[in-house]
Amino acid sequence: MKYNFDEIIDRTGTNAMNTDGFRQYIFNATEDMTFPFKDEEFIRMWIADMEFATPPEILDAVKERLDRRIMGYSQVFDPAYYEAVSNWMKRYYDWSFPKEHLETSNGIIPALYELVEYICQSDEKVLIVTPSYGFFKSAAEHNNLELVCSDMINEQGRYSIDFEDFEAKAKDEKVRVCIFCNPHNPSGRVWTTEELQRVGEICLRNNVWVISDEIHCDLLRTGKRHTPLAKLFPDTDRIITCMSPSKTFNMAGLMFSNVIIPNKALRDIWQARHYGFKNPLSIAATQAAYEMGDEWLKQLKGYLDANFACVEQYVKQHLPRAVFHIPEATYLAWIDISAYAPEHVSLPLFFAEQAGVLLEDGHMFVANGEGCIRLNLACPRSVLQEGLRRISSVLVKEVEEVPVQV
Ligand SMILES: Cc1ncc(COP(=O)(O)O)c(C/N=C2\CONC2=O)c1O
Repeated sequence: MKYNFDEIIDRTGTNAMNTDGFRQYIFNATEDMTFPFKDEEFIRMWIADMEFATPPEILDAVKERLDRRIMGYSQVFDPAYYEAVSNWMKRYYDWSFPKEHLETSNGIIPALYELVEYICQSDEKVLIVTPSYGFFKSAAEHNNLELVCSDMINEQGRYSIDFEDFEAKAKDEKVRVCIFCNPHNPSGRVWTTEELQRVGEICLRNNVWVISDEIHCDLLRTGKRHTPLAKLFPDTDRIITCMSPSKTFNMAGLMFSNVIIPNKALRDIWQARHYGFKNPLSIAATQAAYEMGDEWLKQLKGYLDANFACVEQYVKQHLPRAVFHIPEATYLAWIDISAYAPEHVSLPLFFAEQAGVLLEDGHMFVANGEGCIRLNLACPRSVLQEGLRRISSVLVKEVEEVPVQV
């Protein structure tokens, strides 16, 4: 079956954050905030969900569950669920874990909030590398814990961990947990096994638990390989792995993720305190994603590869002083436009008001992101090309309509 990623789908009236939540999320404003563009005129490149239809195989599984006609209290009881997850991990990452380690959550963000609470004492600290997905900071704040940031090294747009700084901060006896993004949002880094080995060794040596947030692990550029952090440390039970098909298959609204907790004491706390009931439609969708999502994912990856090639060519042609490298993972383009960006303005507000483009910038990624914007490329190519044209039209003069041939 050939999937149509060029299709433009109307999301208005669906309670989508993407279309209706941007005023509050990006601008901390109310619904009466006005722009020179109608809402439907915006090119939306901000929040990380996709403009592509959720795979039909997943939607069919949801419809099949609906046809059972009773939506009562539910949890994962069917062993076929673990089989689906376990087979996916084996096939894609050559990794396996015991069934009893698998818990589920109504999303990874809630899991981060809970795990940090269950792991840390009230005077302990949370370690992250920056720039960072903003909710890693929220997980510390939600639990009134101090956040410790280790700025990554940025060498002309190529990010790496400053291991000397990271280790110095991990040595702080009050640092108790590291929330580690593997692959990394927003840089798109796929960490090498050597980098992962160093992160794990430094944390475990300093009695720091690791929550490895691997939500982006399926969204790799063709040819790249993901390594679950826990796979490299089979003898420890201090690495928790968070994964979900929600990012991979555009089903974040179904709020369902997998949390692999090898430590028995922590799992007991989770089982005692975590709200265990789950949405039966989300269970059905997640199982179907892992059982039948392969072909859609393969075609999605090819389409995203082409979108990234389009951005690379466009930036070289129209924004030659910007710094952009095609990321190894995610569908997010992290672009340093400091050579062009107006100073002392909010870039998201600038692009919303001047270009009619909704995007996120470095200030939304905790720290160490100055001058950078992040573009969601999980959209039809025609939409991407219009977004690029609008962005460059407000940064440089004389931008002609250039449908980029990919
Ligand atoms: C690293 C990471 N962890 C967790 C989540 C959310 O997990 P959920 O609670 O949905 O299961 C996201 C979504 N990232 C987004 C969502 O919008 N913009 C982003 O960068 C993420 O990038």
